[in-house]
This record gives sequence, C-alpha cells and structure tokens, in this order.
Amino acid sequence: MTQRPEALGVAVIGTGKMGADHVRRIQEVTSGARVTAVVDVDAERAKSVAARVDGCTAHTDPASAMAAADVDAVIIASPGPAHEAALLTAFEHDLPVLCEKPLTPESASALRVVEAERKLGHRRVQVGFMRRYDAEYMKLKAVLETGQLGRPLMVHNRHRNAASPPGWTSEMLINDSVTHEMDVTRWLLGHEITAVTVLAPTPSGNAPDGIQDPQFVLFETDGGAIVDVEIFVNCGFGYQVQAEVVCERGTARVGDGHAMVTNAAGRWGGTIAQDFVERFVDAYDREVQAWVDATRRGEVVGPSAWDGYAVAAVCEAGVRSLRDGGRVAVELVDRPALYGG
Ligand SMILES: NC(=O)c1ccc[n+]([C@@H]2O[C@H](COP(=O)([O-])OP(=O)(O)OC[C@H]3O[C@@H](n4cnc5c(N)ncnc54)[C@H](O)[C@@H]3O)[C@@H](O)[C@H]2O)c1
Ligand SMILES: O[C@H]1[C@H](O)[C@@H](O)[C@H](O)[C@@H](O)[C@H]1O
Repeated sequence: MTQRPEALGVAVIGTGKMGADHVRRIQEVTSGARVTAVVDVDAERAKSVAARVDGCTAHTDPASAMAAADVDAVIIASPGPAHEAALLTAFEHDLPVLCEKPLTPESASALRVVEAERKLGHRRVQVGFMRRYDAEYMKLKAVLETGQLGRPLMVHNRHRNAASPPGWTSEMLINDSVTHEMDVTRWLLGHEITAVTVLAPTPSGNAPDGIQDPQFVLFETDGGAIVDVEIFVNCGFGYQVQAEVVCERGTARVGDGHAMVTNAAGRWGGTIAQDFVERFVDAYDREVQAWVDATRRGEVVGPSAWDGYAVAAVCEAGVRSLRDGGRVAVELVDRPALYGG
C-alpha cells in the first residue's frame, strides 16, 4: 500500500441509517477523506444522499462504484447478508474496507472472507466494532492493561435498547446486539470465548409477539473468565450499555452515563441516550478517523476479519443455545498467521 497525501476517496455502500450517517461524518467531521461514490439498491435513496455531496456519484451496484477511478477505499453499511459479496469485490480491486458489523452473518461465509484476505496476503478489512473506540471502553482496557486490578475474573454487561425495530427476531438479540459484547470480551480480556449459554426469562409484556426479550447470555473464555450479558431490546426507557469487570483486586465499570447530574425540585438526575447513534457518536467519529488515517499511512488497524469470524462463530453457538437450551461449545478453525496465529 502506498501513502496518499491527497484526501482519500471513499465509496459508501448502503445509504440507510448507518451509511447516511457515515457519509455525513466523512464530509463534516473526518479529516483526510471525502465521499466520491454512494451505492444503494434503492436508486432514489442513493441519488438523494449523493446529491448532498459535491462530485459524488450514485450507483446501485457496488462493483461499478469500486471500479471508479476516484474510489480509494470502501465503507460497507449494507445489511449483513450483502457484506460477503461487497468484501470479495473490494478484494478484487485491492481496496481497504471499513465493514460495519457483522463481517458476515454466518461463520462459514466469514471464513470465506478470511480465506480470501489471507490469499491477498495482507489485511484489507477493519470491522466496525466501534466500542473499541469509545472513550470509556478505551479507559477500561487501559486500566486492565496496567495490571493494578489483577486478573479479570468476571464481566457483567447490560445492553438495553429502547425498542426493537419492526421485523426483529429472538435470534437478532444475539446476532445484532450481543455481537458487541462478544467483541468487547475478546478485546478487553484477550481471551477466546469457548462456550455460550443463553437463559430466557418469561418475555417482557412490551416485547413484540413471539420475541424472546430479554435474554441472559453467559460466555466462558479460554482464560477462565465468566462473562454475563443482559440483553433487553424493548426496555422502553432508552439506550444503555454498561460493563463492569471484576478482577482479583478491584473492579472497573463504564457506561453509567452521568455526564451531567441536575438537582432540582427535591430530585437529582440526568438523561439517558435514546439510541446508539447518540450514545456512541464519539466512538463512530474516532473509528472512522482511525480507519482513514491508517489507510492513508498504508496500514490496516482495528478489529480484523478474524475477529469478525470468531464473533460469527460465537453468535452461532448462542443461537443454538437459545433454540435448543444448554451450553454450546464454540468451534474455531486455527488462526492464520496473517492474524497473529
Ligand atoms: N456499529 C453499530 O453500532 C451499528 C449500528 C447499526 C447498524 N449497524 C450495521 O450497519 C449495517 C447497516 O445497518 P443500518 O441500520 O444502516 O440498515 P438500514 O436498513 O438503515 O440501511 C441499509 C441500506 O442498505 C441498502 N441495501 C440493501 N442491500 C444492499 C446491497 N446489496 N447493496 C447496497 N445497498 C444495499 C438498503 O436499501 C438500505 O438503504 C448493518 O450491517 C448493521 O448491522 C451497525
Ligand atoms: O444494530 C444495532 C447496533 O449494533 C447497536 O450498537 C446495538 O446496541 C443494537 O442492539 C443493534 O440492534
């Protein structure tokens, strides 16, 4: 890869909630990049997003955008099932990619991506596990790395969304939401997740019919830690993500979100973010800037295709545990040398 002094030309694939927000971010927040193409199977949506950006072309096919001369790099923000085809096309053009989570929805397709990248011989993909770029999670990782708290023994996570979007299923609580705790566990502890157990209380009366919400998910890791995740996507009151790591000599906790506390009329309190775009705005900004900076230096950083594959395998174990009950072991292939294996 060569160093690029000029602004990186980025194609954004998928111009829905995340893609349109990334277009705005690159144009208004990120330095060193500009959006040169957008792609959406919905041609009108692509055109209306492209119209907001000078010199940006609109496409309905990722391949035509990636073939354009002013496209140096790609952000994939289409739905998960479309990621594999877009990633493989990006590899054909040897383009760097920031791929929103999931890398792909199943471990078999994720492994095909890992294998294709391995054949290229160099990393091209950063996966959009943005919590690694959140200021609080970064502090948590830093404090664990000092060793002052001792060895991590347990992690307690709470992941709450105000309401699930239309069309959600019980499996999506694992595949779309708990996927972040899977990545955070592997990243914070440096362990692989070896088994998953999903417990299911009587669903909330506010959950859409047929959806098992909330769920209580347990991970076991190869470093001997136990991790629990409460996932509750129709909690009603807001968007809340919290993590507490219990170590041998102390604990560290993030996500209380008490940026400002008011005292008035005999009460104290603060506000709760309403969605991930609000809660993690700084993390998305830092993630995209880190990707642009690394790409312009000719490097690839952040969560890798291997991380995307490992998380997909944990998701599969979680969905099996949800469906059949009990503890399900996670099966991973050997880690290729490209990813430090
Ligand atoms: N990191 C996070 O916190 C986070 C948050 C939300 C969503 N996501 C991920 O971002 C991705 C997009 O999610 P979203 O909420 O923006 O979805 P969305 O439904 O709002 O937008 C998806 C867009 O992609 C388009 N599309 C569908 N198939 C396509 C294809 N083959 N090629 C090009 N465009 C296609 C759709 O027409 C739509 O405009 C998903 O992978 C999702 O899991 C990540
Ligand atoms: O796709 C979203 C996104 O990944 C959010 O970060 C998560 O909190 C939501 O639960 C999920 O639906």
